[in-house]
Amino acid sequence: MSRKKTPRSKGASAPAASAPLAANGSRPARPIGPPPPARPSLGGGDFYDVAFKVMLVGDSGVGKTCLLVRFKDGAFLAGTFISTVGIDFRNKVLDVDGVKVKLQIWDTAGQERFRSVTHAYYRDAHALLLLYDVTNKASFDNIQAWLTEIQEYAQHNVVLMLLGNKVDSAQERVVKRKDGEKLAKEYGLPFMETSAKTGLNVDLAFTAIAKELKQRSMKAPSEPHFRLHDYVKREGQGTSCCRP
Ligand SMILES: Nc1nc2c(ncn2[C@@H]2O[C@H](COP(=O)(O)OP(=O)(O)OP(=O)(O)O)[C@@H](O)[C@H]2O)c(=O)[nH]1
Ligand SMILES: [Mg+2]
Repeated sequence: MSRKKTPRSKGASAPAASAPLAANGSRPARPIGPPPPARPSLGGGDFYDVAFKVMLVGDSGVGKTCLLVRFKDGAFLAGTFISTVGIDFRNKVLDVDGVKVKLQIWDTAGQERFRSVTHAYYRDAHALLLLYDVTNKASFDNIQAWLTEIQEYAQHNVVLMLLGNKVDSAQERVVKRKDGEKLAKEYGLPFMETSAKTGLNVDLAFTAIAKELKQRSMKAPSEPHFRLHDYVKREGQGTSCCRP
């Protein structure tokens, strides 16, 4: 896999959407105004207008791989927990207001021993989904350490969202929704509770990220401003029926 190291951006906009290289090796200019006709990806066979890299991070066992499988395939990986080794990725193309947005989603290993591998990928990420497990207090307590890591290795304007996963496990829940909300507020992050098992808010989390990235890269002047925080608050399904 070839990867291009980019210097930390100083502007307020998102990192530029990655686009296929031209025959002469140069990268086409970032699209402004209406999107060009959809084009095929390199090797993926899927058609898209803009492409972004999204990374899933968080402690081992919080459900990163399951969240990705739920989003990509609509299935749940029940049974034996197979911890991710290193890093893996899956592509999915979403239609966002008529624009084909390709998300290349990197599923990282949460285990400490793979940390140096995943550090190398942060710099290229346009968005990060940071997960904890609502049935595992340590995974919640570690969020601050993850945020420190993100601050160190990711682009300063990376789109970041906090997700409290496994809300279907109401009996085992040890992190209250309001504690997740409080932490998110403290750091100014959009926040949702999810379940890879039932699919609660999974599509929404990725769609929200895709909408934000699309807007940052190709917003037409006439288009209304998309607000990620508001969208997540408005569209997110609460779990008030099941929380302690
Ligand atoms: N009840 C419930 N279990 C889940 C959910 N998501 C994941 N799990 C379970 O939690 C375990 C860990 O899930 P993974 O997705 O493999 O965890 P991970 O974050 O990818 O872990 P690493 O690859 O080690 O970083 C598995 O046994 C899953 O079946 C969920 O939403 N609800
Ligand atoms: Mg995994």
